[in-house]
Amino acid sequence: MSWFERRTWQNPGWTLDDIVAAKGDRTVSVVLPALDEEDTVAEVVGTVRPLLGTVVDELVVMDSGSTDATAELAERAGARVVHREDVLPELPPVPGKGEVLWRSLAATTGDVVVFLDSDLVDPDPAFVPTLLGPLLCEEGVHLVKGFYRRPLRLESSGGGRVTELLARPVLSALRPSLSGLIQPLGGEYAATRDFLESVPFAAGYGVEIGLILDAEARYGLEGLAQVNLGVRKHRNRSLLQLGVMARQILGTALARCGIKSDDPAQLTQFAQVGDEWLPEVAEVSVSDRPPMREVRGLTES
Ligand SMILES: O=c1ccn([C@@H]2O[C@H](COP(=O)(O)OP(=O)(O)O[C@H]3O[C@H](CO)[C@@H](O)[C@H](O)[C@H]3O)[C@@H](O)[C@H]2O)c(=O)[nH]1
Ligand SMILES: O=C(O)[C@H](O)COP(=O)(O)O
Repeated sequence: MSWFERRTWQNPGWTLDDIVAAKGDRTVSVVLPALDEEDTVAEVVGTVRPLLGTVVDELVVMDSGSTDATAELAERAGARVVHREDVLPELPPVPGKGEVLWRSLAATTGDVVVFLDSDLVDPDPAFVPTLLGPLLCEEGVHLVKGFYRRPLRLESSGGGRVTELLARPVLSALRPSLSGLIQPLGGEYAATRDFLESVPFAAGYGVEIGLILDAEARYGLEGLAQVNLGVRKHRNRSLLQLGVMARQILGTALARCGIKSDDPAQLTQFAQVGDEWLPEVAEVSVSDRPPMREVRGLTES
């Protein structure tokens, strides 16, 4: 039987009672990274809040420097809001999603951490318990990725452009053993704190590809699993925004596979101004944060 057959749950059937029973005395933190997500964050929080006290022990929105009403709405919906400078104040924050996921390890205590993006549209309350299924009910699993159908704007599928055009081809070239992952970049995943605190975090959008490469390096493929979450809709970004994201992801993937590239990288994109196409150079950081375990050692000594 292949890894895909052993570690993919196509029709997960765990009930909430199964999850609570399997959880035993372990604790679960749910973390939502958020940068200016006032349109969606409250609804995502609202899908997790009813699980507090049973499946979930703490629910945190990690604010990534929002200037809109994200923090206020998240708090009103029932989350604890942590601003990125509230934790590890001796280390000034750098921009990026990976930065707030990394800081969330210092802001939470769960033995297991579940990450959910906060730009989800019509989020499904089953996401968190389903992600926990393989982690709590199976031996040896440290990282569980969700997979799903991905609508693109008004189409019922076709989403996941960076996933299909960059991430999965890059894995197939550099780490083909990970080709069975359906959504390597998905923002909905669960992991053990043991694993998360033992590896570096890319500070930007490279965080997901970095984590799956590091999980395989640490535990072998058997440490990873994936589970069907149904459908996932989110705010679709422009191609130019995705270009910057893709460069960041590529930088992290290359670094984890021992191939050096510039940091910061310079990405030239082109914009049409009147009749002309003009270059715009974006500086793309591909830096990492060190394993949280090392940081704790330094800050606590
Ligand atoms: O500096 C940032 C950027 C993003 N986010 C949050 O991170 C989540 C995902 O960001 P988004 O810009 O919406 O990324 P996507 O276009 O959804 O990109 C996909 O691919 C990324 C790279 O792997 C993953 O990080 C995402 O989870 C995944 O959905 C959202 O809740 C954002 O608010 C931050 O907290 N800080
Ligand atoms: O995961 C991805 O590939 C990116 O977030 C882009 O997703 P989209 O094509 O659904 O906007």
